[in-house]
Amino acid sequence: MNAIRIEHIRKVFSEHKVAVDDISLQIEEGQIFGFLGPNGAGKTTMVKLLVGMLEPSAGSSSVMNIDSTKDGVSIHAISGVLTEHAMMYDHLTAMDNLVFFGEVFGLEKEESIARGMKLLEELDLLDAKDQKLGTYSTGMRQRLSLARALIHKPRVLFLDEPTSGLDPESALRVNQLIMKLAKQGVTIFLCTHQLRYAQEICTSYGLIDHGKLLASGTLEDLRKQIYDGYTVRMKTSVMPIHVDYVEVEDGQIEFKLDSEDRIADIIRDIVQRNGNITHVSSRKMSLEEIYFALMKQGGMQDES
Ligand SMILES: Nc1ncnc2c1ncn2[C@@H]1O[C@H](COP(=O)(O)OP(=O)(O)OP(=O)(O)O)[C@@H](O)[C@H]1O
Repeated sequence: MNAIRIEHIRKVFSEHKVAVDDISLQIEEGQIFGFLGPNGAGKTTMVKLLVGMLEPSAGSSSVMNIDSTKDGVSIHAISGVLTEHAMMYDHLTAMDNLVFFGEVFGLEKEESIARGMKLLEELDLLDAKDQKLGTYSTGMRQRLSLARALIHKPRVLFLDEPTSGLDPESALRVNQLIMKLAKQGVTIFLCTHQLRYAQEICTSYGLIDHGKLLASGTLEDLRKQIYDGYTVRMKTSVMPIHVDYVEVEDGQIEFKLDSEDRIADIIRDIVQRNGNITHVSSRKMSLEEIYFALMKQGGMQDES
């Protein structure tokens, strides 16, 4: 089932400011969907449209089959939203904050405490549960914001840079929790600029720039749009023939091949010509490379 459906949605703030420009997307339940794009691309605007905080100028969207514009209260009840500026109370303890927000979502106090304990444990905040939020470090506060967003067991979670500012250990805990939630069927809509991070954790992607969706799908789908072959890196004393190589750092060369099968022939040929090979590796295009290629294509289309 599709957890999120977006149909030709558009958001125009003023004559010259089209923040979201005719985007259509479907995201299946249990996906970790990485919504990627530079500053000002339209990511936050899209989240606000989905959770009913903004009215679209055209088109429509739904979350778990609930129309974003018609039933904001129901959307709110099944969604967790983690933004940079999550609202919480500094004078309350971490647990009291969670209980307060649990009650906002209609949870009994005991239920909020039980659920809060579990989330605080998963996010390594149990020892600080009775500490006032005002004494929390930035990283602790960010993890508590995630616990707050999860207190009512949302079916869809909207996250904005969930690990920025976290130390590696805390980031790992957050990522483990995100992946566990997705396995349980929670759909994660994750906005980020961190492409290596996105490639580690996301199962599908949407790339947005200037309000336009440049591409969407799995990493394999995106590769097919740009280049689905291999980039081979080699350090050799004799250069290969019949391949277009470029010199890269550390005296190495790089070239592209449609199939890995050709690598053995190339090595054989170099060895027969008395070449000495000290390094060979091959890889497919990374999300980062695809992203920059798509951004470049999008930019060229804008110029023409
Ligand atoms: N309320 C508003 N009124 C006018 N323009 C707005 C409003 N909200 C957003 N914008 C503009 O819409 C565009 C998209 O903004 P948005 O916040 O959605 O981008 P973003 O991709 O989330 O960026 P970032 O990565 O920096 O958070 C920007 O040019 C922004 O200035």
